[in-house]
Amino acid sequence: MKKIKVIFNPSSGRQSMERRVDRLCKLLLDDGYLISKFITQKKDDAMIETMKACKEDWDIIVVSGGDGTVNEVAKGIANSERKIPVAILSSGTVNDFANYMKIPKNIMDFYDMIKRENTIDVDLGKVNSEYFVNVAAGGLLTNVGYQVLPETKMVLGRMAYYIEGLKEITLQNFEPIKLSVESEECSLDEEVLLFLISNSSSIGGFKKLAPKADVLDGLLDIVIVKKSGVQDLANIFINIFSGDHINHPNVVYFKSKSVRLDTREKVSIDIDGEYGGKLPATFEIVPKAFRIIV
Ligand SMILES: Nc1ncnc2c1ncn2[C@@H]1O[C@H](COP(=O)(O)OP(=O)(O)OP(=O)(O)O)[C@@H](O)[C@H]1O
Repeated sequence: MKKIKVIFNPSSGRQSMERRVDRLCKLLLDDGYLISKFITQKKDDAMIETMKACKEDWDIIVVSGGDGTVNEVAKGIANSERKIPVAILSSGTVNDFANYMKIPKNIMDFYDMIKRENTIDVDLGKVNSEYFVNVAAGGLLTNVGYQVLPETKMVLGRMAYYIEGLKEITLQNFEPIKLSVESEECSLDEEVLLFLISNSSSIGGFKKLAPKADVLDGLLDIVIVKKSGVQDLANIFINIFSGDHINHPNVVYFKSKSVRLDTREKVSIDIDGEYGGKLPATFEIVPKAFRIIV
């Protein structure tokens, strides 16, 4: 009999999610799986429960939450010796990672996916002791994730992010950061507006922000937007939807296994949409660290 630990964040995304989780649990129970449902209450609960499940004899983790909850589960797996495969039932506002991986949202399709037990090992990004499934970022636009009010998220869903993003562009007076970038492939000292160190290509609901990113390539994709005027910035922003922004002269784009970012200024890092400490920091790829069911 297979044992599945279901980790559910009730605060992620839309509230009808618990019914969907319970429907999935019933399907799996009827099929002879042993199920235990764990409901998170606060930050780090999902990570701690994941580490416990890795120590015990659970066969699969199903995580229902947004990117922040998936991040905690990935971090729990990365900090454990035994790597349990994880199935991601997305229920957040944006769900970049689950969308990028094309994981089914429909409960019957999701149940079929679990039964097939087809797994792949994807890379994780690492910065200091933190891990990221999608992206670590800083500068303009990166406050968006944790600044959207929960009420706004509930009503507007994904649109809330775009609206906040545009608000940020108009509110900020584009204060650039004096940043030093050190890696094997690229070194520069520049005034920059935004940096993204990405594992997957989908960030903040923008599917092609790091258009060549691949969670299987053992590399991080680095996107840096240099200091720009409003005109250039508008041009870059419009082209984000097609991925053509990387060809703009004010955008630096490269791949690397590791990159060091240094600055004298106080710059926060956003990790998968949550606050993740400050620069300076070294960002690295951890190849094939996260086994997911697809
Ligand atoms: N019961 C709870 N009530 C409130 N917050 C919680 C609870 N359980 C966990 N959390 C917090 O929720 C965070 C993760 O939220 P998550 O990102 O999964 O949802 P979301 O913000 O709706 O999704 P997305 O990031 O895709 O928009 C965790 O880091 C933790 O701090």
